[in-house]
Amino acid sequence: MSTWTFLWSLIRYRPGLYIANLIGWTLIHLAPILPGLLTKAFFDRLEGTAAVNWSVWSIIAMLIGAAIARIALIAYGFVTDVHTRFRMGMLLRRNLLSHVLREPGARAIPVSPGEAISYFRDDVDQAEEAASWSVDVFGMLGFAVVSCYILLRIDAQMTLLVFVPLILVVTAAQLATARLQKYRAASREATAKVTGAISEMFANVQAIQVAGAEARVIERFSRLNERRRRTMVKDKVMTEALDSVFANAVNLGTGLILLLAAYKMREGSFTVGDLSLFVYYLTFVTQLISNVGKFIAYYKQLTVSAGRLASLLQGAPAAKLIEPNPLPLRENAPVRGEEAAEGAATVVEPLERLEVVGLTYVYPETGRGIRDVHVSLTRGSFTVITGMIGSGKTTLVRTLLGLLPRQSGSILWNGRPIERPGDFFVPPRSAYTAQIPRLYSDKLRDNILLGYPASEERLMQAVRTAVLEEDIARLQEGLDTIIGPRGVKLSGGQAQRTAAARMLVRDAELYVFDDLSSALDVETERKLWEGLFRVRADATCLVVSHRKAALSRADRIIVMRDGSVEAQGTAEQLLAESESFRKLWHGES
Ligand SMILES: Nc1ncnc2c1ncn2[C@@H]1O[C@H](COP(=O)(O)OP(=O)(O)OP(=O)(O)O)[C@@H](O)[C@H]1O
Repeated sequence: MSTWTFLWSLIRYRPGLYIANLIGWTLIHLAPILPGLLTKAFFDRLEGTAAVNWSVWSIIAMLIGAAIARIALIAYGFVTDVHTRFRMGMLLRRNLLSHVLREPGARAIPVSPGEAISYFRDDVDQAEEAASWSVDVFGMLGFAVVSCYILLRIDAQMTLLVFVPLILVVTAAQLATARLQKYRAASREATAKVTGAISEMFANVQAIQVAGAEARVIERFSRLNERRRRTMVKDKVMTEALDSVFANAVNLGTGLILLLAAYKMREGSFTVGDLSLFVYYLTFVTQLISNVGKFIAYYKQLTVSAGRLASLLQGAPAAKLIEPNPLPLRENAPVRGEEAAEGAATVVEPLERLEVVGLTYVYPETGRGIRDVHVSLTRGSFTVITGMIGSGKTTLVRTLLGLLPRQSGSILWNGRPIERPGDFFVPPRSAYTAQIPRLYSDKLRDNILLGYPASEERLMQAVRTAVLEEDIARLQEGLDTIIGPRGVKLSGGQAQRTAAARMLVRDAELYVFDDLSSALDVETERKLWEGLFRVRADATCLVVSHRKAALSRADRIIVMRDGSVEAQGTAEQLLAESESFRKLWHGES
């Protein structure tokens, strides 16, 4: 999509508001013409050469009136500008967010969260800025045409002698801003690297210390800072130089006008009023050139920003970004037909049988993943997925739950195919504990509930089943303990059991645990499975594990190897039939 189409679609999103804004800013830019003419009339009146017969006081009153009118116009312009640009920005953010929320959870954004935030914030701002500046162009050009006409009529020679060199100087300076953009981008990037390094250092103090890597980390940090210093100096020197050209252009222009005017006034062909008009318009003409330049720069930056925003869509058409949609996400989520039936998890058809047929997902980056996997679970069964490291266990679970976009195969819930597993496999149909728990800097209680309206009794039951009760008793504030950023105040096992409690507090037909045992001792894991079966006798469980505590309890074990199912059966059958399984089983002991 071209930058122009992108900008035009943004403009057309709220045409009424845009036109109101356009009218406001055109009038604001045209408004200085009037005080210029009044100032001329004032001095001409004092000199006695005025063409009109207004008194000095009435001219002063008109000047005050013009100033008040311009203030009122500017106030109006800011209101319309804020309304227009924020709506455009919110449309972009809304469409982006809506797309990200509909992407499979494990691949929702193609960049780091920090970068995604900067796209949402800075690139959307850039688009707003370009759209907002587009309204100024008309008013500024209008002012240029009218003021040139007036000045040319007063004194064509002087107009050309003053304004042509001025326009050339300012335009040349403006062209240099292309270089400024380059330096600005480089300095921003260098700053982002320094900030990133600081946040990495703070997050990994322990890892740096145990690896004895302080000196190297500091040396790398110094290098990043040195690069930042160099790019910043270039950026600042360029910015200051250009600013001084713009500031001095007005002074130079005034000097030129004074020199020429003195000569012409002696001849009697130029009045004091003419002089005041030339000086008055000079400032606006200089501003105008630099503002048109600014708009061109914003327009160029918009090309980059639109490209970055489109990259967040991961291949979906860029037109999605500017699709006209009502701004609130919740009320207008596209829920239709089959999607609505699948997505609305209020009426749950009890799980009798879950089938996975020919499921395939291969990571484009590595060519690894799962291929043609067939699995079947029945109500109340306990199925364990096992296999060597990297054999595809997590990928299978994530593709089944719609956290990764399957490339082929189908998933059937009681024989009915599920089109959008990401929307379907949510509580109360299914609940999931990921291999690496995601916790927040909040109370332990809130980390478990995540806003779910469970009773205290239900919460305590989930805590007990997740074998977290004793740990909570040892915490000073119990369930109300704040667990620090990413749950740093908890041990690995506590964090995993907190995630398990988060899952268990929710009603679900299907519970999916991804390698819960990696941070649990054998005894705690045994207690967890026992507790789960005590409170949820008919729960269907799909568990990734290579622990005997899980394997010996399994109704069916699925052995994965290189992304495919190598063998399936009970522990007894597999011990007799599968060499890989025997290795896994004995490997543990
Ligand atoms: N985000 C990713 N991008 C690219 N390749 C990946 C990604 N995640 C996993 N893989 C690859 O896919 C394969 C299967 O990984 P997966 O995490 O499913 O294995 P696993 O059996 O769950 O391993 P583990 O026991 O270590 O958790 C591995 O070879 C891995 O290198």
